[in-house]
Amino acid sequence: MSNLMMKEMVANFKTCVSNSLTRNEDYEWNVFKANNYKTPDSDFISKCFQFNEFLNGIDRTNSIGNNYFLDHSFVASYDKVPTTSHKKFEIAIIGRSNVGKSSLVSSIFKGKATDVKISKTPGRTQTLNYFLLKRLNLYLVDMPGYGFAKVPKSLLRGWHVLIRDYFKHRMNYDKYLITLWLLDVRRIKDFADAIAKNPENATNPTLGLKKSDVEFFHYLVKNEIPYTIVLTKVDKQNYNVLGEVIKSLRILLLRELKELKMTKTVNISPNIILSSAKRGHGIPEIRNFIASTVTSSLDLLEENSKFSEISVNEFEEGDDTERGAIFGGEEDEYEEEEIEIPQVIATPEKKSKDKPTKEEVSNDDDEFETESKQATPKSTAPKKHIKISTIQMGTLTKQNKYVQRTKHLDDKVNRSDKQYKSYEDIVKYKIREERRKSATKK
Ligand SMILES: Nc1nc2c(ncn2[C@@H]2O[C@H](COP(=O)(O)OP(=O)(O)OP(=O)(O)O)[C@@H](O)[C@H]2O)c(=O)[nH]1
Ligand SMILES: [Mg+2]
Repeated sequence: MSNLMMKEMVANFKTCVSNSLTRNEDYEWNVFKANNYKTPDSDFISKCFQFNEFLNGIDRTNSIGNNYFLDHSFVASYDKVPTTSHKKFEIAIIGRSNVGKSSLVSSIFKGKATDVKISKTPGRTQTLNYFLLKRLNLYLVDMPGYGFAKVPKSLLRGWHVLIRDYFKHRMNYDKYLITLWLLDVRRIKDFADAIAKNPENATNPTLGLKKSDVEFFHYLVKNEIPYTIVLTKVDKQNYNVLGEVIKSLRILLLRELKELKMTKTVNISPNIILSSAKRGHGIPEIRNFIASTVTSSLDLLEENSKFSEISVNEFEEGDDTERGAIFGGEEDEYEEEEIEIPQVIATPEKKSKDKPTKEEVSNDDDEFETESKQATPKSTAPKKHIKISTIQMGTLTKQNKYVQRTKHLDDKVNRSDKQYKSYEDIVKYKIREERRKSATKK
């Protein structure tokens, strides 16, 4: 079989192959570990998976994205936008105060993120906090929130200017900017409930997003800033409602776009990722999303290496004429709690073992023995690890090994005939299966 034909086969059957596999064991195991071996609500997790994958096509099986997040370091806090002489990617984490920005940042990082400050009082993050992710050579920026915060109005206004200046400045480098716009899932759920009560509520402008969110959304759209929506705190919802939540969110966005009477082509169907910093839902997907966006722009990354680090002394003053408008907002009606951020790990740390030993387990949680016996399905334990290139691919079952190999082929790393053969085998198998299916249909 020629290489070209093989490539086509890969393209045609990749989706087919991967769709037919059970793909959440790796993740579930890690959440399980991250929860100190307490049983996670696996139904909920798999529902989040389905949504995240369906909505964004993000591959959550492999741990490539996760492995890029091993090393982070705090760079600096800025109360004015630094004029960047670098051309690194920046991931801007933005949303209302208290929406869970810092918590998300903290859970995206692997390893203890003691330098990220989280609080149930809105207004905790007051500066642009830059973190460097060394392996991806990018900055993650935890921003102050807009909307309501328990601080003097003048301070809040200062943040709004800071946020606006940030985007204004970064837009010059828009191909290096990834904006994660965070929304509290409860807000969208409330809107979904209102629509369920009376469908006419869908067009009621007093229902839906808070004024500050609407204004920020308009700001994103008017300035053509690409964004990905991250719904936070999904642990606060029953998973049964998530489908309605996504639908209602789309209704909300369309409604606002109609309001804006945009003539330009705008993205009405942004990625929407469901997440919970408390439970670790959606975190591998966010990591994969960031990693794949950044690594697919290798030419940009190479260019990056020519630029120096951020200089702390260089600031750009904002344009005073644009400082009038701020993102206004009312107080949130939701109660917050202090959460423990689990470390969402993709690759089990004990690489040579299939299961944690008794000692490891009892160090973490005394209840493990009984809980795990009752509630951990056999399949959640990692069975085998293989090493591909320099990337530890994590837990592999017999089946999803093929997916990893497909990935391997796509990445054109260390191809060997043996792996080719295996992949060819599965492609052939799939063709046979398809034929068999269509024959039985007839
Ligand atoms: N249940 C739950 N609570 C969360 C989650 N993420 C954050 N919180 C809580 O929400 C509150 C606000 O979290 P932060 O991460 O400080 O929010 P922020 O958006 O950074 O807030 P500011 O810095 O004030 O703008 C805290 O009490 C967190 O414990 C989550 O996924 N689930
Ligand atoms: Mg914060």
